[in-house]
Amino acid sequence: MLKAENLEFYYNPNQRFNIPDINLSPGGQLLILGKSGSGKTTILNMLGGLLKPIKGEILIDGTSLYSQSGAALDKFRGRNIGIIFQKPHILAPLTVEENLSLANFFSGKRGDKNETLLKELGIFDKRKAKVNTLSEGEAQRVSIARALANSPKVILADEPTASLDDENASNVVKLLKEQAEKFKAVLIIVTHDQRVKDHISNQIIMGGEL
Ligand SMILES: Nc1ncnc2c1ncn2[C@@H]1O[C@H](COP(=O)(O)OP(=O)(O)OP(=O)(O)O)[C@@H](O)[C@H]1O
Repeated sequence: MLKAENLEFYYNPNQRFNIPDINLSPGGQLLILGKSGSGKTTILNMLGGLLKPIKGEILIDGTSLYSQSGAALDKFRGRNIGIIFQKPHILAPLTVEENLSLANFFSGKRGDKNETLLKELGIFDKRKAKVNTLSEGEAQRVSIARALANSPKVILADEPTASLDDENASNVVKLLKEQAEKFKAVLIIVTHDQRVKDHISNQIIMGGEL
C-alpha cells in the first residue's frame, strides 16, 4: 500500500538525513519518533507529495508518487492523501463545514460523509461556526476532519498532539486510529511527544543527519 524505498534528501549536502525504508499494508500504522530537527517533518512532506526526494521512490497503491507532477500530483494527493499539519491548515474565516466542502471540491470527491465525520469527531454542533472562533482542540479536530473528508488511503499527521493537554492528546490519537482502521487507511504519525508512544507499537526513530 505505502512503500518508501532508498529515500535520500538534504537541504544542503553537509546535512543529509538518514531516512529509513517504510512498507505498510492497508490499515498499517507507524509512529516516526525523533528529536527536534531530526527531519520528521521533512520525511512527512516527502510521503505527502509535497517535497520530492533527491533519490528513492515512494509508492502508494502501486503508483509512484513523484512520477507525477504539477496538477496530476495535486489531484492524486487530494484524492489519496490526508495530511494533518503541525499548525492547523484550515481557513479561519470559513465555517467548519465550508472547510470540509472545500476539501471535497479540490479533490473532486463527494462529501457524503462529512456529517458523520463531524459527529464522530465531536464538532457537529460547531459546523456553522467560523474556525477562528474555535478552541485550539476544536480547530485541531476540524483539521483532522478536513484531512479525512476525502477518505484518503494514506493519513499523515505531523505532531498532531503538540498543543493539546493530556486528555485531548489521547483523544486525538484514538480518533486518528479509529478513522484509519475504519477505512483501512495507512496512518503515519510523526512526533516527539512521548505520550503518543503507547498508542502505536510499530515505531521507527529518525536518527538525524548521517
Ligand atoms: N526549507 C528548508 N531549508 C533548509 N533547511 C531546512 C528546511 N526545512 C527544514 N530544514 C532543516 O532541516 C532539519 C530538519 O527539519 P524538520 O522540520 O524536518 O525537523 P523535525 O524533526 O520535524 O523538527 P521539529 O520536531 O522541531 O518539528 C532542521 O535542521 C531544519 O532547520
